[in-house]
Amino acid sequence: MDLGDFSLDKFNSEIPAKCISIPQERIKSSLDDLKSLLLNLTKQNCIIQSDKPGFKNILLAPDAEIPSSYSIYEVTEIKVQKTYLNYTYAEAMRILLPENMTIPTGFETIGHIAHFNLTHEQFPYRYLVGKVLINKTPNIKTVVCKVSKIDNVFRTFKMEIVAGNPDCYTIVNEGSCRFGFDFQEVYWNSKLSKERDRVLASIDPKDIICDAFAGVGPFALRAAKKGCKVIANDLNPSSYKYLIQNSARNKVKTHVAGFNLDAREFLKKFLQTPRQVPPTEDLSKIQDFSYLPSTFDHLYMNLPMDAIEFLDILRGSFDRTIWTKLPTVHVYGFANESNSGYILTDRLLQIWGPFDTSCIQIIQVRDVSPRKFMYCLEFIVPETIAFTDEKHMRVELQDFPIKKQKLHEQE
Ligand SMILES: C[S@@+](CC[C@H](N)C(=O)[O-])C[C@H]1O[C@@H](n2cnc3c(N)ncnc32)[C@H](O)[C@@H]1O
Repeated sequence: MDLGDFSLDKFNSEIPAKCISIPQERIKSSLDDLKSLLLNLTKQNCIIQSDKPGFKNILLAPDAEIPSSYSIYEVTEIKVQKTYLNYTYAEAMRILLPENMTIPTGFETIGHIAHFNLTHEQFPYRYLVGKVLINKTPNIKTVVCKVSKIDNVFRTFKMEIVAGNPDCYTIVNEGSCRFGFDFQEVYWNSKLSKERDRVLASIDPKDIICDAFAGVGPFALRAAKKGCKVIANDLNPSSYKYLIQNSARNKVKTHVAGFNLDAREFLKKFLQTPRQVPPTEDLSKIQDFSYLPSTFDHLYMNLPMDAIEFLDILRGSFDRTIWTKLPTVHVYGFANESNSGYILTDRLLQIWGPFDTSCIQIIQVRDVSPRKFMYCLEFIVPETIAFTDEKHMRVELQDFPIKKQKLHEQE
């Protein structure tokens, strides 16, 4: 086993143990009964062969107090060879890393890939971390480390493959869908799956969904799987490619129209293009906005960095004769403190001008870091904003100087 500069010798030791001989058919229940007394090895390694036919040995800690119900079985004191194979990932790392260093354990799993975000102090040990994790975790085949912050429009980051198979094309299960994508090319965050569950629970299978920042489709395609018709868009050509592939993979192709546009252009075209009647049934065939359904029920906008900035496009863009029911918006944003989602509402007031903000529900989704929180603002587009023919309510955008607040730091 290759551990780079580190020798496996340091893992080899002889440790004392009690060895109890148990009939083979009782091994499983005995392992449960004696769980707290087992020798400090993996459970599997605590069972060894016995010379006695029909028996197996269970290894217990040298000071184990064997319960009286087990006094009928033979117990001997032995020495056991402990090797690298008997160590867990954390135990092995404790031996390999400097004494005071925190063992990197908080990795994210994306299919067969483990993604570490190591501290400056841990970073020089990344190859070692990767090799040991692959040795010890059967489903992990590739280990990557983040080497730059998320600093581009596609919300991807530079990563180094530190161990294992260099192929970063992976498959992730979420809900009843499977998503395939190259983790180096697109955004993916499994930590948002619960949030997607929450929003999906609020939508009806008959609803039409518009996902303006769809990525490879975790929300859009799960909605399609529920029976919804979905219009999904992403600016990243790779995300768009996997979105289309994944709609076929999940057998929801006819329910999904995909676009590869800037969200502003996408929303503008959706809202302004006159429609052919009737709209095309098989959405996968649609490349022209004029064949799309003319309204949607939910607008999902998961680009917390600045999705709110795209909402100006909604102001005065709805045709009253078409939109008999205005859509619910689910828009994400970051703020610097806990319970500070109202900052995002303030920003919307700057963008739209005065409107009754009591329609907005603010949900704190998760803490991204100690000083960065993700929020979801949910509301039905107010009539006074949607329809510009409400002249008495209408306030020109330029009347409200837009001052873009620094709502968050870079990830
Ligand atoms: C935070 S990710 C969310 C993706 C997806 N909803 C998910 O949860 O996995 C934001 C997505 O918005 C896309 N994006 C960024 N700027 C965009 C823009 N101006 N128009 C459309 N999509 C954009 C990125 O490529 C990325 O896939």
